[in-house]
Amino acid sequence: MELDKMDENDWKYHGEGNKSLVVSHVQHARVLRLLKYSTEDDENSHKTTEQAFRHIQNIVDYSKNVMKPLLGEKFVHNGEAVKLPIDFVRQLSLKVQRERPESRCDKVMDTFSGCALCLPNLTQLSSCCCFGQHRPPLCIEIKPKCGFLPSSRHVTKEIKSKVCRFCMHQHFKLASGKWKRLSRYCPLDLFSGNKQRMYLAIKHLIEEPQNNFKIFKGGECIYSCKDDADVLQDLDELAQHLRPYFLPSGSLINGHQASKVVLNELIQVLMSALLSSWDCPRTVEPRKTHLPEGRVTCEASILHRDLLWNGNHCLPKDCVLAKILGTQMHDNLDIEGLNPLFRRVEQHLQDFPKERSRLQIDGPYDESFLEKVQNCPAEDDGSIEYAVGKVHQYRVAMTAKDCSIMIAIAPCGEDDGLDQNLEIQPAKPRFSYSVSILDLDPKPYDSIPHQSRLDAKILNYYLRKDCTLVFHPV
Ligand SMILES: O=P(O)(O)O[C@@H]1[C@@H](OP(=O)(O)O)[C@H](OP(=O)(O)O)[C@H](O)[C@H](OP(=O)(O)O)[C@H]1OP(=O)(O)O
Ligand SMILES: Nc1ncnc2c1ncn2[C@@H]1O[C@H](COP(=O)(O)OP(=O)(O)OP(=O)(O)O)[C@@H](O)[C@H]1O
Repeated sequence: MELDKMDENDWKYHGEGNKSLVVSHVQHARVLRLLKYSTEDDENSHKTTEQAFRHIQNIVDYSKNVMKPLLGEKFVHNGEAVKLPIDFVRQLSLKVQRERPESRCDKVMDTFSGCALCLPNLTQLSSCCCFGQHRPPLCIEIKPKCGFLPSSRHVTKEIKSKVCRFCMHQHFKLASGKWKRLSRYCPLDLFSGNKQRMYLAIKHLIEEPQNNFKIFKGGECIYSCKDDADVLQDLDELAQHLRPYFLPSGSLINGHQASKVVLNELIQVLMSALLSSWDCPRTVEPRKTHLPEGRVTCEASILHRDLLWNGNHCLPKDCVLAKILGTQMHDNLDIEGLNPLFRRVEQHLQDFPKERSRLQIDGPYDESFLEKVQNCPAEDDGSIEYAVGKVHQYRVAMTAKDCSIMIAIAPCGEDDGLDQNLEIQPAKPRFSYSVSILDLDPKPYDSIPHQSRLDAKILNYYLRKDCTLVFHPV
């Protein structure tokens, strides 16, 4: 990419979240991730070039030096901070404005600093996968959210050890108007390693994607939550898109039956990708991570108790889900247990402001930061080191609770056109996939009080409404 010859016509709108807007190159498998600012605070909140560059470099350092060692080399692409011509950024901002969903327009793209994060386009395939001539790459994005129930002794409300945060939060989101319908997805089912539970979790993601599920074909988003949230997802339309990948070309099945087969195949492939043990040789039986006893089920999940309590509950050791869950579980005190330690750090910083830098409160995110995360004392010895270690661990866990998984899948084989022969060769893998994790930004130290307030709001709302009585239709 020649930074001095940037042309907005080579880039198009790709997507956005709460903090960044992403554009993709029309020819090369690259994206630019630009910062966003709140319109309310427009005047004051934009950063100078140097501040924005530092902010983006912090994201790169954090992905590379902290999250990559925890999540695995193969899954993480840290990217590179770049400075772009300001004219290019302004033109780009005008160009993408009409593509942006209304629900995200409370923030504007940063057109002041000219800085961005340049990353590989993960919706295009990496070199490990092979594509047929005629079929564009397919990529599925899952934002799985928190996959465990807290077991910390600091938790004050029993419900927190029975119903997961995602399922409780759904009711609060519905009430606040963020979504129009409850999602039946439960992260504990996805992270269970139990095939039946995982199957239903993915099915529920497809039925009500919210911001947890997207599908890209040829780099274009073909399936996600519509801005007009009243509209139910059209699963037959989705199945039409996917049919060439999952049904033999001569297949005669049509209509709902075809949709069922296609979506079933999609779910099977996604489960394989999510459970693949990437660091183990394929011939060796992968080691398993057993999930902690008594914490593997959520009472709000619609699944039958027998299914929840019986059967296999473990994840292959190095699969992407095990890596993410292991990192999320760095939060082992829960926000309730973390709060007093956060206050200890705040008090210490008030007394000794210069300590902020030694304790790496705002970075740098280097090996020494990772060391603080990994070598935090197991017991509270009353020290500031312990408190800071737990705060850092909590922030790492927050990142892992908010990241997304990108699964690029491709039919494979000499002739990757799906023909009937493949159907009778079960030993031959029909798809290859590449799995990546994205959105690994550091969560600000200052956001911890917000986490505490949000936790209380979600909980109070759930208990007040007695949502435990609201059963999902099966
Ligand atoms: O707090 P949560 O669990 O609602 O997560 C926020 C996400 O909401 P979600 O529940 O996934 O719809 C939220 O996602 P949306 O904007 O709702 O798509 C952001 O990812 C937010 O992260 P950040 O503050 O922008 O870095 C997320 O905030 P953090 O808590 O990760 O900072
Ligand atoms: N490297 C990438 N390749 C392809 N698509 C990407 C890439 N990075 C981001 N995207 C797309 O852009 C969207 C927004 O990016 P991202 O999740 O990083 O934004 P965010 O503002 O940090 O999100 P959040 O709301 O979680 O804070 C993603 O959901 C994904 O669809």
